[in-house]
Amino acid sequence: MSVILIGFMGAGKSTVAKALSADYIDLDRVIERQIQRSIASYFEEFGEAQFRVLEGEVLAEQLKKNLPIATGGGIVERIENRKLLKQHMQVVYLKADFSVLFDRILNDATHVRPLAKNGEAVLKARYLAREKYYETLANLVINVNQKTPEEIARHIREWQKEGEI
Ligand SMILES: Nc1ncnc2c1ncn2[C@@H]1O[C@H](COP(=O)(O)OP(=O)(O)O)[C@@H](O)[C@H]1O
Ligand SMILES: O=C(O)C1=C[C@@H](OP(=O)(O)O)[C@@H](O)[C@H](O)C1
Ligand SMILES: [Mg+2]
Repeated sequence: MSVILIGFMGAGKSTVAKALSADYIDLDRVIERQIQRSIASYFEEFGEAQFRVLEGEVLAEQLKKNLPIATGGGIVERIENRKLLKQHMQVVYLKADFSVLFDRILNDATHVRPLAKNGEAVLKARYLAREKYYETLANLVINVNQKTPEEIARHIREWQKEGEI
C-alpha cells in the first residue's frame, strides 16, 4: 500500500510525491494526459462537478498501482471520493496555514488553478470548508508551514517504516 497525499492547493502534494519516489502519480497530470487539455480549460467547458467525477474515476484506477499519489486539493469535496480515501490506510494530510498556501499559489507560475482566480476571500472559504475533511480522512497529519519537501518526505518514510510489521 502506498501513500496518498491530501491537502489544500499549494500544500506541496505534487512536490512531495515527487520527492518520495521517482515513480509517483500526480492525479492532475494523469487527468490532463487523459483529457488532452489543461484542467483550467476543462473547468471552463464542463464545470467543477464534472471534474470531480473524473477525478474520482482516475483516483480509483490509479489506486491499483502501488505508488505515491498526489491528489488535487478538491478531491475531498465529493462524497464518493471521500469514501474511496476512507478505505485507504496511508492518507497523509499536508497541513498549512491559509496565508502560507495563498502565497505559494500566487507565486506558482507553473500551474494555473482555476479556483484561485476568484480572489482571496473565495479561496479562503474553500479552505475552511475542506479542513474538516482533510483532518478526518488523514491517518497522518504533517504541519508543512516550515518544512522543506525533503523533510516532509523523510517524515513520511519514517512513519511508513514504523507501521511495518
Ligand atoms: N515545503 C515547501 N516549502 C516551500 N515551497 C513549497 C513547498 N512545497 C511546495 N512548494 C511550492 O509551492 C507551490 C505549490 O506546490 P505543489 O507541489 O504544486 O502543491 P500542491 O500540489 O499541493 O498544489 C510550488 O511552487 C512549489 O514549488
Ligand atoms: O483544490 C482544488 O479544487 C484543485 C486543486 C488543483 O490541484 P492542487 O491541489 O495540486 O493544486 C487541481 O486539481 C484543480 O485546480 C482543482
Ligand atoms: Mg498538485
